Amino acid sequence: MAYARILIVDDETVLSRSLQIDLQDDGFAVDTADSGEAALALIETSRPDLVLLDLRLPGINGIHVLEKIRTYTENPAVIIMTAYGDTQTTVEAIKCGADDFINKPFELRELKRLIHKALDVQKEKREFEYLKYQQRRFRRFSNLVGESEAMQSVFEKIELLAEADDCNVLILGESGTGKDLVASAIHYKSRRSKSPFVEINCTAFPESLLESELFGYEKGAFTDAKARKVGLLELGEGGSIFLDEIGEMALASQAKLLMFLEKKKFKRLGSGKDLEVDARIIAATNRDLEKAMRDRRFRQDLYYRLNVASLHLPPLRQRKSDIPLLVDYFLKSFCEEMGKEAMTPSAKVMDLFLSYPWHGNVRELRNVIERAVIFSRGHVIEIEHLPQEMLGSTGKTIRDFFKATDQIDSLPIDEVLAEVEKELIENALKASGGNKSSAAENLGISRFSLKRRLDRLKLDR
Ligand SMILES: Nc1ncnc2c1ncn2[C@@H]1O[C@H](COP(=O)(O)OP(=O)(O)OP(=O)(O)O)[C@@H](O)[C@H]1O
Repeated sequence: MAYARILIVDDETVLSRSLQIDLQDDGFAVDTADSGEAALALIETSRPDLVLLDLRLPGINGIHVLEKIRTYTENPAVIIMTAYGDTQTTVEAIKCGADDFINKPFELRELKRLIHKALDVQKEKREFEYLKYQQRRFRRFSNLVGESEAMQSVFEKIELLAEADDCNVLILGESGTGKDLVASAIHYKSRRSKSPFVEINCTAFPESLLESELFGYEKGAFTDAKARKVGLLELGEGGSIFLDEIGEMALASQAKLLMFLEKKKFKRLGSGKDLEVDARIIAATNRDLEKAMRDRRFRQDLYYRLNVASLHLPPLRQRKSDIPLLVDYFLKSFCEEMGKEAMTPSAKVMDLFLSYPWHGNVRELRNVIERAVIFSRGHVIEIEHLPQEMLGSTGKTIRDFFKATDQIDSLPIDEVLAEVEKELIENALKASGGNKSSAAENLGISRFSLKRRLDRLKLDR
């Protein structure tokens, strides 16, 4: 554990001082205390990762110190330093939750070995705690709202996939359609719900780092591998691993993942030993994987492995009947969160919501509502509480533009069509984060055709 802090509790000050110097030389931050009282006061302030505790102390004895430590939320590892023949007290200390013990006088090398071992275990425990915290967070937010036929069929599929909790799942859908939420719903409705739901965004790490995050590594596997690292796959034992944006995973990592899917076994980097993990893979992507396969950016065999059970989340513009319910849901939650009184959208706002193309899907709707709740003082969300981009440069959407037939009548048709084409292309590019292939795909045209239109409309700057 990098920069670990150690507290030495011993009334033999010569011993603790020399230990302190030795451990500091190894890069640890080290404090000392010569009594139980001093130790407890220091633990509150310096929050050590590990305590080296002598049992025979003046005042409060070691066992009492240990009992007190175990009541703290920041729970450091504890190694007992004990005199030969103190077996009874040592057993008592282990029962009280000491992680290890060493008999005095000891070899420094042996003590250091125990320290590293205890710190490794401590680190793993903290990682599990973090996962549990994430799990609680997810459960709180795993509310999926929708009443359209499309969403009813998604809910049905979630139930079925939760039951079939050994098969891997592939969730497809544009960005912001709720793939994260669906993945966590599948996990929490399944038999695996008491075990971790581990989320990894494949774009969050460079290629080599993603592998070490997923599979872990042994000490010395590469230059920076100073200590063993348990991979996220192992942390997900019994639970589900959510691989978000799997379409972006490098080919080498895809090969390793495929091996894991086939054998349920993998090796930590730098280790020859197979590790077995029972974890279900739930993968998601907003990419067209079939196209990625044709472009040789995604392995066919991995696709077929994952695609056994797939679920497609339709874009919000294809399930507009969900919009009123979602608006109501987000308005309620943001008003509550910000301590504001209940709000409703004006009729004009709701009309606009129903006609707007929502290329950023539910995420965009959620953000628009959050902003409107912040900016509105009254009980009604009005057009002026919405972002300018939603209204278009003329303050109107394309649909409004078409509705105003008198305006269209007075304009040359090419100009009107170019305006519409421009807006659709700009929206698609915005939704795809500037990615032309994916924008072209969403517009139902080839990349080449998009390029030609960008040139013609002078949009490609
Ligand atoms: N059906 C829904 N009901 C309630 N909230 C939803 C729904 N769908 C999406 N959301 C909300 O929209 C936001 C985006 O959802 P999520 O992150 O699950 O989308 P995603 O498809 O995984 O996006 P990306 O591909 O960008 O990762 C989140 O805040 C989520 O809570």
